[in-house]
Amino acid sequence: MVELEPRAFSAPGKALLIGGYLVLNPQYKAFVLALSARMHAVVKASSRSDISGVYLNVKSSQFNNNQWNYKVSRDNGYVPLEINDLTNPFVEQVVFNAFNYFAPENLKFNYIEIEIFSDPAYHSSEGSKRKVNQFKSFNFHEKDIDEVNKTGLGSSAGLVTVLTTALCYVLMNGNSLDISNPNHLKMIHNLAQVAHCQAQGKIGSGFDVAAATYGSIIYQRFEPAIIADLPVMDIKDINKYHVALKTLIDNLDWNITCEPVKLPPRLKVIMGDVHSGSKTVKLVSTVQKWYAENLPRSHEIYEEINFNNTVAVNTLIKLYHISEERPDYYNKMIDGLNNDKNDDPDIKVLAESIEMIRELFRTITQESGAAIEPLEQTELLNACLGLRGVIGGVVPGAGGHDAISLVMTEETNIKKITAGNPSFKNVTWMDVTQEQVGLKEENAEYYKDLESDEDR
Ligand SMILES: Nc1ncnc2c1ncn2[C@@H]1O[C@H](COP(=O)(O)OP(=O)(O)O)[C@@H](O)[C@H]1O
Ligand SMILES: C[C@@](O)(CCOP(=O)(O)OP(=O)(O)O)CC(=O)O
Repeated sequence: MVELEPRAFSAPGKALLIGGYLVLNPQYKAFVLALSARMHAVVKASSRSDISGVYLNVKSSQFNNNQWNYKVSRDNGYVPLEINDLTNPFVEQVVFNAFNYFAPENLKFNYIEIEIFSDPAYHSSEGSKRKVNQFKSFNFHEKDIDEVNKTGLGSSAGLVTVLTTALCYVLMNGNSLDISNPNHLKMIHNLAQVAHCQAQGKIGSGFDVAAATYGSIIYQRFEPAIIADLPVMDIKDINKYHVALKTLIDNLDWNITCEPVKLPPRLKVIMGDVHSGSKTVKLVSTVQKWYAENLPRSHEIYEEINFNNTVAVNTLIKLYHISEERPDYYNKMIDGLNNDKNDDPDIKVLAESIEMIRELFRTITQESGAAIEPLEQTELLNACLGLRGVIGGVVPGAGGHDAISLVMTEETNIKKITAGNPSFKNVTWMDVTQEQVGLKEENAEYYKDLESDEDR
């Protein structure tokens, strides 16, 4: 039995700080922050002569020992067959697309095992037990993955990205996958976007998969048609899907923007969970209906939002440059913020542009009935703006009752300054902050021997 060397990969969660809704249109740019919460996949594979075809086990022991066992064969168009009839659309679409992309005739490593891990911040910790080792720390739940409450950081995009990476490694028959190679990263990104759209049954903007792959970025989407135009799998002619997918992944210019960005130094983003959540699909369809029925005014509102989005993003970039070119001035400015002096002109421009974006989304909220910034969130965000060191805040992404994002100075201790204050009684400050890096290689050894917190 030949064994493939185990490898591990992780990909971050996201917050769409600036550009919600508009990012669905390829003409508008968005600012996406990758977060420190990550999804992980540890993969091993071996060649086994005692089984026919390919066998794949995907294990998520954190969630009531959930696991999915697939048989995959060329004769079946690489449509994965789960032997216990269990479903996980995200896993299935990754398997389907990765296998169809490589279309292996005879796979050397035909027994594949992938273990998934989710960092604690993706899910409510209620009723979970922490297991740790020297390197990692994960929550273990007694419920299945679909029964545990999510916090909305983008677990499926991270999952699809790390699973795609793990399978590319195996399907490339060994050591040649290198995630620091831009072509390999592009292959992973494109495959993951296709799988994620197919699993969701809709073509969103893809900012979440882009951030899972490339980290914090300025993002402009692909034209949805490029994925919608893929043929359906025809078992009688499986080569048709393979050829179309290969062309889409390798040869087509997706025309996307994924430009790495950083928050200016000494600033951080903190997420505040309000223990609720919103249905993105419903919000998006309500806003699209409002947009279509209110032209040309709705377009003018979008253009105004875009103007303020651009000001906010350019000011963040400008602040980064100031920090490099005039560090003393910059440090004084941040010190000023920590001492409640918000009089720097660039900070003012940043804060005002975020306020304008919120105001325009409140107009859409009122007119469309889609609760992008509902009253409770307006009150919470306004209370946050009164805190020393906080520059601005939004309900990221599609808005609603999802966790809020605040931009503040590194020194601001949000937990401490809001403790006991009734305005903040419904919010839990999450232990996540922004990160630059997207897809990352991890040490496969670091996931072993996780033990209950109490036993250590
Ligand atoms: N740790 C995990 N193991 C297996 N599947 C997972 C895991 N985390 C997420 N998923 C899959 O992703 C789905 C959640 O995706 P989604 O509803 O898009 O939420 P999110 O906003 O967090 O991405 C789950 O129903 C499950 O299919
Ligand atoms: C409206 C949107 O622009 C942003 C939605 O952002 P969220 O971060 O709310 O996304 P989910 O994790 O899928 O709920 C739609 C899109 O870009 O696809």
